[in-house]
Amino acid sequence: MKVTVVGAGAVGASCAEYIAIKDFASEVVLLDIKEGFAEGKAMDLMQTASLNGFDTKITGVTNDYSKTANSDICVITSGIPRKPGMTREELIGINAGIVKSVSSSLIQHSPNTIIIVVSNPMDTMTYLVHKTTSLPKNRIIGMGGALDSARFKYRLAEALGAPISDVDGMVIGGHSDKGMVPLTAHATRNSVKVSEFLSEDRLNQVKEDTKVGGATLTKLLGTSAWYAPGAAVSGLVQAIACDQKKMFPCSVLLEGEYGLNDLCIGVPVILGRNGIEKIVEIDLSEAEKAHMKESAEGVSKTNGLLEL
Ligand SMILES: NC(=O)c1ccc[n+]([C@@H]2O[C@H](COP(=O)([O-])OP(=O)(O)OC[C@H]3O[C@@H](n4cnc5c(N)ncnc54)[C@H](O)[C@@H]3O)[C@@H](O)[C@H]2O)c1
Ligand SMILES: O=C(O)C[C@H](O)C(=O)O
Repeated sequence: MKVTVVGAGAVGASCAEYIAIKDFASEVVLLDIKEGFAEGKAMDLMQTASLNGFDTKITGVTNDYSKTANSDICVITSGIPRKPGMTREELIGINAGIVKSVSSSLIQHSPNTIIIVVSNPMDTMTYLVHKTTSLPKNRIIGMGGALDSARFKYRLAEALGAPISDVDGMVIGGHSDKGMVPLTAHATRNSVKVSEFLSEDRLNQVKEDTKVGGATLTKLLGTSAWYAPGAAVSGLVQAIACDQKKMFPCSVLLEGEYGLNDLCIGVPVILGRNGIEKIVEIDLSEAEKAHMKESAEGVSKTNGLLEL
């Protein structure tokens, strides 16, 4: 199993590290445009192999796509992160050009690959990869919901005073401060609805804290987060590589599902060796449907800024 990660920055390196530590891939290629940067990150990570006990071979290359040839999975993290006070959507001007050229280069060398898009604004960048590569929809996956759901579970556990392992929950919708749809009515503690333990006000607070999860970290760190994003990507890569048939909310091209068309947005999917093996349609309340519709309108508006 060969995995390429484009962008050896904070998220790309963290993702490579988690993939290596989980030890399911034979090879990870890190590629960056900055001379020597990916080579340095790869060497540093390889020097953790004996300490962390993995056999995955990590190599780094400066913009040489021939070294990514025949990758089973490619992850795109190249692009700029936001600074405090910015929205993810403001990154489109720089990141669209980067994601377009990177995705074209990747499929020239790995025509059968599955692409995971991380660069922001992620839902729009995922849509752009569809338009650029014309790969089948099962092979283009945007990562946002897996991370947002992890943050939702963190906030739920905090509110419940419970261990995170007691909690289950999911966030669908757009990966944006306003567009996320945390499914509070579906969230559980050991299969008991969390609404049995938390007031409506407290649940609304959890919801709002989840939606601004990325912005909160960006304010604290001065740039956006990388540990949980890297771990979330590695979870998706592992589900595909190991044909796990696990369910994650991912940004995928919708063609009528959830009443939506011609956009990529977060919905639950089953991930296996073929990438997206199924889009799962769940019953949403009227409020959740309305929130999802509003979220989709936001994503479509950002898509409208793309020069296609
Ligand atoms: N979808 C998500 O959930 C999620 C989570 C975290 C970050 N992100 C996004 O991921 C992106 C990366 O964030 P980061 O914190 O790792 O940023 P970073 O600045 O640390 O790393 C980005 C890397 O991309 C490289 N790069 C730029 N142009 C390139 C090109 N054309 N080819 C190859 N490499 C190129 C840069 O040299 C840099 O090393 C940002 O757009 C950020 O908003 C998304
Ligand atoms: O918040 C960001 O800009 C980065 C990422 O999308 C995140 O949610 O951490």
